[in-house]
Amino acid sequence: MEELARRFFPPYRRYLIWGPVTKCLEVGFDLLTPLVIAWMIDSGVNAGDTDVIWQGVGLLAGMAFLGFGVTLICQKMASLASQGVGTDIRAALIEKMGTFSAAELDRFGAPTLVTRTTNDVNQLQLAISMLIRQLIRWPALAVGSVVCALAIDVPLGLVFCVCLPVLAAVFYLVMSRSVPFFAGMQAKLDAIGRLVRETASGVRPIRAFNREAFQEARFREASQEQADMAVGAGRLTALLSPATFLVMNVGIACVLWLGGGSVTAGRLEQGQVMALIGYMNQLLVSIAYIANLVVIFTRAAASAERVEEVLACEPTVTDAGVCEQPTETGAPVLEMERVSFSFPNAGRPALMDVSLVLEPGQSLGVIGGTGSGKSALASLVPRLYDATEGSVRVAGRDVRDLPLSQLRRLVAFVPQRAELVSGTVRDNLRWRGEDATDDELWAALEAAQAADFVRRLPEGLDAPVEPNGRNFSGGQRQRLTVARALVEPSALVVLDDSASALDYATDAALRRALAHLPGSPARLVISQRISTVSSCDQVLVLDQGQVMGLGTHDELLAGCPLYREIADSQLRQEEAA
Ligand SMILES: Nc1ncnc2c1ncn2[C@@H]1O[C@H](COP(=O)(O)OP(=O)(O)OP(=O)(O)O)[C@@H](O)[C@H]1O
Repeated sequence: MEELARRFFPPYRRYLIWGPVTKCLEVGFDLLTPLVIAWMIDSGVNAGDTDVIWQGVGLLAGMAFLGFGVTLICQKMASLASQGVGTDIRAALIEKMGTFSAAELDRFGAPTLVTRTTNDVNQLQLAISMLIRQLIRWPALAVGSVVCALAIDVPLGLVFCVCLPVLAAVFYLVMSRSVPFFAGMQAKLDAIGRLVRETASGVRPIRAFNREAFQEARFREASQEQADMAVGAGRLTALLSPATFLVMNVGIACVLWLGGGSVTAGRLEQGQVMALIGYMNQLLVSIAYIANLVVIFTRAAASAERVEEVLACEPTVTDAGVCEQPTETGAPVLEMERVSFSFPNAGRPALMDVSLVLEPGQSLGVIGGTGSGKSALASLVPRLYDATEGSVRVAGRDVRDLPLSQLRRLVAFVPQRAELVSGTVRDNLRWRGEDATDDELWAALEAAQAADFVRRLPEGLDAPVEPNGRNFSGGQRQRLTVARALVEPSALVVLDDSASALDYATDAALRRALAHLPGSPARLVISQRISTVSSCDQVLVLDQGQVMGLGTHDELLAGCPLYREIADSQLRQEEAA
């Protein structure tokens, strides 16, 4: 919490100071009210002096009016500070997430990042607003009530002095036991978010496999766990209200009993006893609000911890800076030397001791069964992850020594999952080159075999793309993501199974186009199809993260049993088809 305050409060310091100050004025008016009423009763009503009554009415109206004014000012300051800090925290979270490598994204997971950016920041905004509007008001009103009661009559004021610590003890007991529930509730919300996301994005397979009941049961279980936590916390905090009212009502009874005796003895006026009852009520209301504040701040503390965890997370892939590094002309475009890699928290390595060399303009196919490490290998090139051991070099430089912006210009990467963002086709294509002309976009679409279907769209390049590109077929999405990578020239194009949804003829046309790209970039082509990799200058065969063969198609057919096995089985499938 302190870390967030130190970082995000300074621009809003004036609201955070002047807001509570204006609130203090309001508290002053609240504390004066019972005294004015006591004066009106004792010196006006009981003495039959109507002037005093009218003066009292005027005073009360004036204080109410001024109180209204300062409340409005304080409210405005609270809104400006809480919304401002919340917006700044969200911007910082988004900026931080932008620096995360795939390892950090794996570690947190998307649903919790969404909950932290939305729900947790909302909790913090509420706490800041309460900090300004209520944190001073209610404790000041509680203490002020005790002081005013003591000023009226010391023995009766002592009843207030007993009530306060008893109430504080009740709060401490209840809140110290409910805090763990609030932290748990946020974690359970993450789990619900994850399930909603899975269900929403996987609605088709869920229906196709009749898994609705299973998904529903999981969702019900997660909701029940969250509800149990909330009920546990609610059960404890629900004790607060009756317990405080019990203490306060005993206090009021004592004031009436002792006060009645004092009035009869002529030591106190009736109006003073009424003022004391008024202060007891103010103390009660203050304590009830303080209880609410404790709940809000406890939740906010749990949220602050979750937000701070994201902001404090240092990305494992660090940028080498902004200064472009000279690359070696004539050096291999890609060189891996004894590379091993393990995903964070994974049991066994995804790649073991992989070495390869890809010369400029050449192509390297990578083939292997599912889970053999092909995507892991591809993701090391643009540094989505860093190799655990060994070195990855692009254009003669270790990838860790190249600024990320330079590396990602040298390497055009097409990930396995064809993901588009909402906007237009043009917006999606311009990721590598913001200023790319229409001619350049159409050239990239032609090479990616996507020009035909984009041309058929009524709006062409301005055709809308819905979130996740859901208004395009899987094959169309794949071709658009390939086109996106081809918009600006690069030294190396990495295609991670980017033709899996294409038919054989389109796949072949894509390969031919890639071989004739302007600038002749090298290609790292990952695929499960022999036909896709067989025409590459070299093919790397992976099995469970290990290199089983590296050579031309013919060399591997002759010398790599696994490659021959894959080739035979695919040939048989084609014949059977
Ligand atoms: N984010 C991750 N965290 C932990 N382990 C992972 C992660 N991604 C993949 N793995 C594991 O690493 C191994 C290699 O995965 P990889 O995705 O590289 O395989 P692949 O050859 O590309 O498979 P496919 O052809 O099915 O895409 C697999 O055993 C997989 O279970």
